[in-house]
Amino acid sequence: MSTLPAGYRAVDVPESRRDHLLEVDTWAFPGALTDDQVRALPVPLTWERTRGVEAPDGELVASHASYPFSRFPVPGARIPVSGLTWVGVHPGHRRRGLLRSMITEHVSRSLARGEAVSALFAAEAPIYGRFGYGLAARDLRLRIPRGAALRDVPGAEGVRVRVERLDPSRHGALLHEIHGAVERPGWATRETEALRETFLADPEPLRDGAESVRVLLAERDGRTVGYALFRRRAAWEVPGPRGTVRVREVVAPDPAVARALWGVLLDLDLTATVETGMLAPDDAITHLLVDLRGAEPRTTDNLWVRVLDVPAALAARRYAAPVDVVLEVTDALVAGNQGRWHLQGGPDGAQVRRTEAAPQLALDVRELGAAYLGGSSLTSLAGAGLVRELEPGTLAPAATALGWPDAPVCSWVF
Ligand SMILES: CC(=O)SCCNC(=O)CCNC(=O)[C@H](O)C(C)(C)COP(=O)(O)OP(=O)(O)OC[C@H]1O[C@@H](n2cnc3c(N)ncnc32)[C@H](O)[C@@H]1OP(=O)(O)O
Repeated sequence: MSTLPAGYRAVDVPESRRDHLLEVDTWAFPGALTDDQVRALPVPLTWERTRGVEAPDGELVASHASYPFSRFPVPGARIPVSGLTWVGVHPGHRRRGLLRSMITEHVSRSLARGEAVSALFAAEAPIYGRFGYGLAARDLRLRIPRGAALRDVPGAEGVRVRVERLDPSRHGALLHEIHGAVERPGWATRETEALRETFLADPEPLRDGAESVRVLLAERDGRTVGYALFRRRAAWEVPGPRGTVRVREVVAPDPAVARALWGVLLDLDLTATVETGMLAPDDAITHLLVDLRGAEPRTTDNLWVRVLDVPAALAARRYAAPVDVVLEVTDALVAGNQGRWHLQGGPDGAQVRRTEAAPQLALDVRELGAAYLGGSSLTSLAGAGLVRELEPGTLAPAATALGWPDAPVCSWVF
């Protein structure tokens, strides 16, 4: 059931075709690196899940792959999620339906593996909504002036912070363990060895004038309990040094550790600004800062989520409050998701079954994806006309149940 134009062919991309894949990728994502530099970069793909499209002359002209997130955090649970990635079409073959065909294939292959949900980072925000991906998580970026005042947190003085050069062989396992212990919807961990290696690789051509990655290790009672990854970029201006601290990731299990790590990041010599990585919109730093506005907060899209199997996905997560609602779902791509679903559940679990009962809320599978991690409320989607309340009084309780106390976010781009 290929929807490819005549003569094009969907193929596996094994590791032996790595160079062909990199050729497609560098056509799709232009960059300043030389071919040799590109070839020297680590590739984090799981090759069995890497696919491509060949043009009639046999040249690889498009690619897509997925990461096997086997323990992807969703509200109250961890489930298998297919992380769509490395989507690219050679500019000479674009707008002929190659992406559409690759998405169709991604959906069917993910479903065949028992993955009820797919998630991705979008290179351009308008691409994926048409395929049923909803904006499920946002992230916050800050530009914090050096020395910005932070509120005191009892116990922060008991946290010792060491600063070291990042050494994957020494720090990797520890950082992975701390990162993986975070319970927040969307907080994907770098589950495969290839993902872990690539994340910590720090290739020189990608440093953009900054130093190599440094790590802050937060220790309490002799144990490392949190960390921050960052690099500094020096700038000398007439009034004096104006360096930037680029923060990649801050992982703190409690407020004292967060206060200790940010306290160090905000007071590095010769710097003037601290630029954060992708923070959860409700990250502790938003309350630790006395002057949040002074940190120029900006939010943008983070994860996009596609519910591939409506009953399986809805039954797999937990709900913030009891829920008992009949949803009328439309899905232009996966016929099996269409129709009425009775969702009953709460904080301990849920069940979902087909029903003929009168629908109470109507929505597209895209909006279900947007709400799935608890980050976009059904009421806000209804405010844009994307969820319709067919039976008055049913929207607010369902929105409360599908919400979640912690805003979803993924701290790294996959
Ligand atoms: C998860 C990730 O990996 S994100 C990375 C995505 N990759 C990139 O952005 C790299 C650069 N871009 C590309 O490689 C390609 O242009 C792609 C992959 C975005 C699109 O590939 P194409 O084969 O041209 O898409 P295709 O022809 O199947 O188009 C399908 C639909 O999406 C639309 N579309 C495609 N790209 C875009 C875009 N960038 N913005 C808005 N709409 C788009 C098309 O207009 C078409 O719409 P229609 O169904 O209404 O006719």
